Amino acid sequence: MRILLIGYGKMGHTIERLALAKGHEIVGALTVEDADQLATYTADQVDVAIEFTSPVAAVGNILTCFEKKIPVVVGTTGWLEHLSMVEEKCQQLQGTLFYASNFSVGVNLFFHFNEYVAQKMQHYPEYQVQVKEIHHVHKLDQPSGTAISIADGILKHYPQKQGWKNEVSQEQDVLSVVSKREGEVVGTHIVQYTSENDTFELHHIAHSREGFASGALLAAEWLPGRQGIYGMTDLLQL
Ligand SMILES: NC(=O)C1=CN([C@@H]2O[C@H](COP(=O)(O)OP(=O)(O)OC[C@H]3O[C@@H](n4cnc5c(N)ncnc54)[C@H](OP(=O)(O)O)[C@@H]3O)[C@@H](O)[C@H]2O)C=CC1
Ligand SMILES: O=C(O)C1=N[C@H](C(=O)O)C[C@H](O)C1
Repeated sequence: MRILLIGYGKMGHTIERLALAKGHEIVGALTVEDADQLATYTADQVDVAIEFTSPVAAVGNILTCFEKKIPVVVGTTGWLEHLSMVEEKCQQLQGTLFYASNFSVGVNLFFHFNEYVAQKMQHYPEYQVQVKEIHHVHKLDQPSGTAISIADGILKHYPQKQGWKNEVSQEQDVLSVVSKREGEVVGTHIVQYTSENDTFELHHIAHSREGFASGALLAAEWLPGRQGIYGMTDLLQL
């Protein structure tokens, strides 16, 4: 497959290494300096683009891919306030987008178990639920996209919670999502239930970026030929 990497940082480099090992071709790898090159690529040259850039760059890149009819896999987080506009544009331009806040298979299983546990725990108000995430100090967005997905999964099953806040909140109708930035931590997510008597946790620790990269590649191999917006529940058996 001919892959265009939009963003050639930590994730871009990891995806390139895994893609070459699987026999794919990298037709380009764009950074801030050559961002304007994206508009020069056509669907004849690229089977799929993989976008891991920054919260401010992602939406523009997605729209350019729609205009160019290049299917795009997006891992960049921190842009979801624009999702409804992107959905409209996707329909209008007959675009193709695959988005996941986290491409690792383990985290997507975690999302599933998180909802199962929340469904049970909402009946036990003596347990206080909290989401925690720890990432490297270079991360631009807070809370992580994965933590937002986890919080949304809990809120679906907790009618007594009205929303989440990125702080330790004492408000009973608020789900606390707490962020920490530490060294080079790849990505750790915790859902904690605490009562006076005990604590239990769901804990996911990414040991490297390879899990994210291999999931993004799976999505890239699956996406060409499709139209519309997809996510990991379309790809994995959960
Ligand atoms: N969904 C998932 O599974 C995962 C998501 N992420 C998310 O992916 C994003 C990127 O992460 P990461 O690779 O660690 O970040 P890095 O900062 O290491 O890399 C970002 C890259 O994007 C480039 N870039 C920025 N703006 C543009 C633009 N307009 N056009 C082309 N390239 C651009 C940067 O260029 P330059 O080198 O010139 O600065 C850099 O090469 C983040 O939002 C992160 O949260 C990360 C891991 C997993
Ligand atoms: O910025 C990162 O590094 C990561 N970002 C994603 C997120 O915001 O959830 C996924 C992963 O945790 C790594």
